[in-house]
Amino acid sequence: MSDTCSGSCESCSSSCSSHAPKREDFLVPANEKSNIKKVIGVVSGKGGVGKSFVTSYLATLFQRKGYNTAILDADVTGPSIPKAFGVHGLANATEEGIIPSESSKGTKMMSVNLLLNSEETPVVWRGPVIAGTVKQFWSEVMWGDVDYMFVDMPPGTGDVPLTVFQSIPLDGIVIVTSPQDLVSMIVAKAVNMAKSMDIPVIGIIENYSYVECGHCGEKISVFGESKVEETAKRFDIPVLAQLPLDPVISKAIDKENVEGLNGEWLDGAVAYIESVHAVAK
Ligand SMILES: Nc1ncnc2c1ncn2[C@@H]1O[C@H](COP(=O)(O)OP(=O)(O)OP(=O)(O)O)[C@@H](O)[C@H]1O
Repeated sequence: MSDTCSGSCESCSSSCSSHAPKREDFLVPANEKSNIKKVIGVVSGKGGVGKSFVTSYLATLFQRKGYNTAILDADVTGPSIPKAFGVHGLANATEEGIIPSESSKGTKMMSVNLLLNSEETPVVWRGPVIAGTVKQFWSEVMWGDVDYMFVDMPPGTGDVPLTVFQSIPLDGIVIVTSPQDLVSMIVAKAVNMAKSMDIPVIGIIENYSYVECGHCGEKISVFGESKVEETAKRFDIPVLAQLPLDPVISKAIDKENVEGLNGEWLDGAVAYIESVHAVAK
């Protein structure tokens, strides 16, 4: 604040800290028919690391524990959430808003694939239109009572994920990575983006960490030795899980049946998220 501050920001041109935009300035109001207790973003530095699988399975595991769960599929150009749950067809709407679709076990979801006449239509929209769509998923979808909402974020740390970070009141983010040399840089970008918006990083989940030999049980690091522990230490965040590359997972997703999986891969991550972001059921 300058010495000559009158307290009236509207008529002032100085760029003092009290004048800087705050996170709340960008947040989009939720739909009146939404009561969402916790919002967890699932982010990745690049595509194809299993972010959508982790999002779907986290929601499934929380649902199994008796929570009301939902997924906002913000990965508008690569939407894969409804298919993982075998959910197809157009979402319904009333004059008051859009009704989220629901999986067979009750996880609510909204995705661009539920609004297009054909799931094979490519989304070739530009950044601001994509970001606008995600904001509408928040403000125009009548989510009802949700304990945990997971947001499958657009991959990377560019313009669109940034807008999503700014528009939706995320309580925390989970970073999904794969084992490779670039992991430290990728995690650094995601951590710094979250930090710049005061969003806590809950932890890192490493996918494709190893393949387990079906005969002797040996764990083979197909993508090289993991550096996730030292990266996590560098940023003072926990490693929530290290998942194997397992055909059971890809088969379940191909069969559109993530809810039929029974692996314990993310049990520790679920318990941790439950403890740091507790909600009453
Ligand atoms: N641990 C795993 N073992 C076997 N297959 C996996 C595993 N994790 C993900 N997959 C498969 O890999 C493919 C890519 O995963 P997914 O769509 O979750 O990645 P993504 O990071 O969300 O990609 P994008 O950014 O392109 O949306 C999917 O077919 C999924 O079923």
